[in-house]
Amino acid sequence: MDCNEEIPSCSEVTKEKMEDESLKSPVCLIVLGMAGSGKTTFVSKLDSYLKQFKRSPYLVNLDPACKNMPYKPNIDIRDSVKYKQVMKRYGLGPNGAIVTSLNLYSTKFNQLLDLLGKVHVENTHDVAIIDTPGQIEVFTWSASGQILTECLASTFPTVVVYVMDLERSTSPITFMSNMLYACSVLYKTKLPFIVVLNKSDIVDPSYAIEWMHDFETFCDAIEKESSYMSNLTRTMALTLDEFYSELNCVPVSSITGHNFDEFLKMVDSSADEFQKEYRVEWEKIRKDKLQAEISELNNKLNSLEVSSGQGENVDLFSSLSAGREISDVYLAPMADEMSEDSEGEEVPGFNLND
Ligand SMILES: Nc1nc2c(ncn2[C@@H]2O[C@H](COP(=O)(O)OP(=O)(O)OP(=O)(O)O)[C@@H](O)[C@H]2O)c(=O)[nH]1
Repeated sequence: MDCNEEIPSCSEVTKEKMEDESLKSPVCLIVLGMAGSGKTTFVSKLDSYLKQFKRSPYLVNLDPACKNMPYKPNIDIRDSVKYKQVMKRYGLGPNGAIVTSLNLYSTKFNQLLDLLGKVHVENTHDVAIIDTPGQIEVFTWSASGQILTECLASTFPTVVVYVMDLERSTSPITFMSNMLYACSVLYKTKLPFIVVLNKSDIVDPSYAIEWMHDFETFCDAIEKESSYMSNLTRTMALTLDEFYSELNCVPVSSITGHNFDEFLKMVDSSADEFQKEYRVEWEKIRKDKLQAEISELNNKLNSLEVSSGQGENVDLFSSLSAGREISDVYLAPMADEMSEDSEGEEVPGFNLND
């Protein structure tokens, strides 16, 4: 990857084509969740479920460490970045290498957006599903995760799908921690949000639904916990009341496909909600950023004029279009530097399997 590569934003071609249209597709689903919650299985089942109805989702895998991929992604980060080689080359552990791989890949987000723009223009897929890395924080708290979320949401209707493992949340304290995480992601992303209570084929989801809607039942469950955490959990539960009241939540099984029809209804209403309540705000964010870029470019040009003839160096890449400081984002060395040996080697371009 070239460090001077195009900064991540939707290309002018895509923007122009879509400028005057009421942008309704593809609806982008960003699938997040704790490690092992069932994100990949969920994406795979959703893919086969939609295909039954002759709907073919556009699939994007952003998990560089995924070993067994049960679906065929249209775009796969693993075709561009080899995370094990990133580990070796930069002396990183598995999690550090996953973060770095995603950051390296962020220079390709503009291409990803262009491909989604093509999907929109040619009307080939009405849904795009983005599967994220196993460790949730790699996406939710990284610069590259934020850049991609912003790029998607300022261009397409975008919904966050938070996959929660019912089997591992039966303790009220674990349940509360998971819900607090979901809540923090909701406030951070500022997007329509669906909580998928996964693995309902092995655990009855009614406990989770009851805990969300009946504070007393949740308190009774905490009473049974001897942990000192129970007091804190009770206080937290009160503060989450508002979060629960607005929350779209659906129990599903990613093995059997149970309740996927309900999930898809929620996706439709969330996409409508995006158009009515979020779109204006995200368009404003996009325009403000564009404006900021133009002003910065003007400043650079002015300083170039002032310093012309003096041979002064001017840094033309001090900021990113998505409003991030360049220091926030790790940029790969030049391609030929990377290919000196095979470590950290990248393959240019996307693999389009459709
Ligand atoms: N019974 C049951 N098992 C499930 C369900 N969804 C996922 N699993 C199992 O849960 C395990 C983890 O599923 P994955 O899809 O790999 O989870 P993930 O969140 O993508 O995992 P990482 O990306 O590695 O964090 C696998 O053994 C799946 O077969 C479900 O709805 N029911």
